[in-house]
Amino acid sequence: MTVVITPSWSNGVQKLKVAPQPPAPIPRGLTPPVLENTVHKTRCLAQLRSKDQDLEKYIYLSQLKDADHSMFYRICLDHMAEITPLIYTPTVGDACLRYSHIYRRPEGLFISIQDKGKVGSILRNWPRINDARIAVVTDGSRILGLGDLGVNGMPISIGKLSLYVAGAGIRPQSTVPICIDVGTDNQKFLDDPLYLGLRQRRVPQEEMHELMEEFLHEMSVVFPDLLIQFEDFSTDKAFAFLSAFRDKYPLFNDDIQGTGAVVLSGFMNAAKLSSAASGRPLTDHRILFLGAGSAGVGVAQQLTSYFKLLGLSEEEARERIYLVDSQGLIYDERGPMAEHKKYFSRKDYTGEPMKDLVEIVDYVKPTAILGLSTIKSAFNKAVVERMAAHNARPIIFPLSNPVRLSECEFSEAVEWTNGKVIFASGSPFPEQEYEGKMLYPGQGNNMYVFPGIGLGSILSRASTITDSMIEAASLGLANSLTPEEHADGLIYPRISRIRDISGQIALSVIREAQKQGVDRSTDLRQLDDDALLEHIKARMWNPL
Ligand SMILES: NC(=O)C1=CN([C@@H]2O[C@H](COP(=O)(O)OP(=O)(O)OC[C@H]3O[C@@H](n4cnc5c(N)ncnc54)[C@H](OP(=O)(O)O)[C@@H]3O)[C@@H](O)[C@H]2O)C=CC1
Ligand SMILES: CC(=O)C(=O)O
Ligand SMILES: [Mg+2]
Repeated sequence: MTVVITPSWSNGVQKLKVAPQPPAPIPRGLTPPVLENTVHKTRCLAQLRSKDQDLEKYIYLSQLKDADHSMFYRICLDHMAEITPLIYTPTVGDACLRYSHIYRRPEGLFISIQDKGKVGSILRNWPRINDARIAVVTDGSRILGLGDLGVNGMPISIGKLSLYVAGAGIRPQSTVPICIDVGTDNQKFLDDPLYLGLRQRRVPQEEMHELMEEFLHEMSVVFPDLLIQFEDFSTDKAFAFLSAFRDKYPLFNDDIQGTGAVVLSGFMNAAKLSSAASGRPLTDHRILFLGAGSAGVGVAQQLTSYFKLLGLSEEEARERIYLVDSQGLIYDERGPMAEHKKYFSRKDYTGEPMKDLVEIVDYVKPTAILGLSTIKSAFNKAVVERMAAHNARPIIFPLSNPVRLSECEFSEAVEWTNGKVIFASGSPFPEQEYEGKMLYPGQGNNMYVFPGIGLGSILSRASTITDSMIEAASLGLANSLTPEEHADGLIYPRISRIRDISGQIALSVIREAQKQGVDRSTDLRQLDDDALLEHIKARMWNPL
C-alpha cells in the first residue's frame, strides 16, 4: 500500500502530511497474512468489474489511486483500453457533472478569485513543490462539450494528469491538478446546496485576466520547473490566454494545440487511405469543420500543415478548409464575426447564408468532415450518405466529447457508408463487424499526444512550447503505427502501446526544441536518437 497524502483539517486550514517516498513497509500484523501484488491486482480488477455503473467504477478507481497509487497505475497500464474511458472521457464528464455530490477528499489545488493578491502564498501550500513538473489548469468554463461546470471541472485536470502518469511515465508526485474558481454561470450549480465552488457568477474578463497574470507569474516563481497545460477554458479565454502568455512561460493549450496535433496525425493517415481508394492526389483533399470554437479553429490551423508539408502555399492550404458554426458556413459577407473565425472565413462565397449541412456538403464536396460542435447526431444519415456519394472512402471524424455529444456513432457511419468510412471520434466507440470484416474506429483524442508533449518538454526543460514542437509531436504520432496496425486499417496506434508512442513523441518534441534553441537541458543534444530514446524510457516512472 502506498498512502501518499493524508489530509487533516484544523480551523478550516487544510494541512497535508506527506509520507516519505518510497513508502515505509507496513509493519507486520497491519495487513492480512497473504497480500501478494499479482493476486491483489486480480482482486482489484474483480471489485472494479463488479460495479454496474461507470461512475461507480470511476469512484472506485479514484479511491484506489488514493489508497494505492502504484496498483491504480499498474491496472491502468495493463488494461489501458478498458480503464481510459473510466478515468477520462466519457466517464470523467459524468464525474465532473456530479463532482460536488461524489466528492470524497481534496485532490489538487484550488485557486479562487478571492485569493487575488495572495496567489503565491496559496501555491506555497502545495506539499510537493520541488517535485512539481506539470500542471493541468482549468477554470471549468467549457468542460468537454458540457459547458460551464465551474469548480466541478476539477476532475478534468485530475483525469488528464492520470494519463500523463499512465501514458508517459510522469512521476505521480510531479503532477499538479489545478482548478481556478472565478464563479460559474451555471444556474443549476449555483442553486445546488452541495456545489463546492464560489456561489457567484463569473467575474468580468478583465478581472479574470488580472488573476491569470498573477497566477502565472507566481507559478513561475514557486514552481520554476513546471510546464502548464491549459484545459477546457471557454473559447474566448482559450485563445486570449494562449496568445497572451505562451511567449512568457512554458505552456500550451491542449484543446487548441493538442487536439490540432492529434487530428493532423490521424488525418495524414486517413488521407492516404482515402486517396488510395479514390485515386485523388493527396493535395486534393477538402476539409469541412462543423464547429468553429477553440477546438475547431485549433484543428483547422494545424491542418493547414497537412497541405504545407505536401508543398502547397499557405493560401492554397487555407482554401481547402471550410468552417461552419451555429450560423452556418462562415464567409466574409455574412457580417461581423469573432476574431478567431476570420482567418478561415470564405471569400469565394457571396450568396445567402448556407445553414443546412447537407446543402453545405453538396456545395463544398469535402473529402473529410470533422465535428467539434458539441451537437449530437449532427452527422445524420443524410449528411453521411452525401459524404459517401462524393467519396469512395469518406473521412468522418465526430470529435466532440463526451460520447453522448458525438456528431455520429461508429456503427451508424459504417452502416450509412456501406463500411467505407474512415472514422475517428473524440470518445471511444466499439469496433464493428461489417460483411465478415472487423472495422476499428480511431480515437482522435488529444490524449494520444499531450503525455508525450509534456514528457519531451519536461525532459528538455523547454522554456517555451513552439508550434513546431507541437507539429513534431503530431508527425511522431503519425509515424508510430506498426505494420500490423496499418494492415488493420488503423489511423491511430492502439492505445495499449501508449508508453512506446509517448516515448517516440517525446523524442520528436525534444529534437524540435533543440532545433529551435528553446531546450535548457542542452546535454541531451549530444545523444543520438537511440541513446535519447533510451534516456527518455529510463526516465519514465513505473508502478510496481
Ligand atoms: N477529440 C478531442 O480531442 C477534443 C474534442 N473537443 C470537443 O470539441 C467540442 C467543442 O469544443 P470547443 O471548440 O472548445 O467549444 P465551443 O463551444 O467553443 O465551440 C463549439 C462550436 O460549435 C458551433 N456550434 C454550436 N452549435 C452548432 C450547430 N447547431 N451547428 C453548427 N455549429 C454549431 C459553435 O458555433 P458558434 O461559434 O456560432 O457558437 C462553435 O463554433 C467539445 O465537445 C469538446 O469536447 C475539444 C478538444 C479536444
Ligand atoms: C478531449 C478534450 O480535451 C476535450 O474534449 O475538451
Ligand atoms: Mg479539453
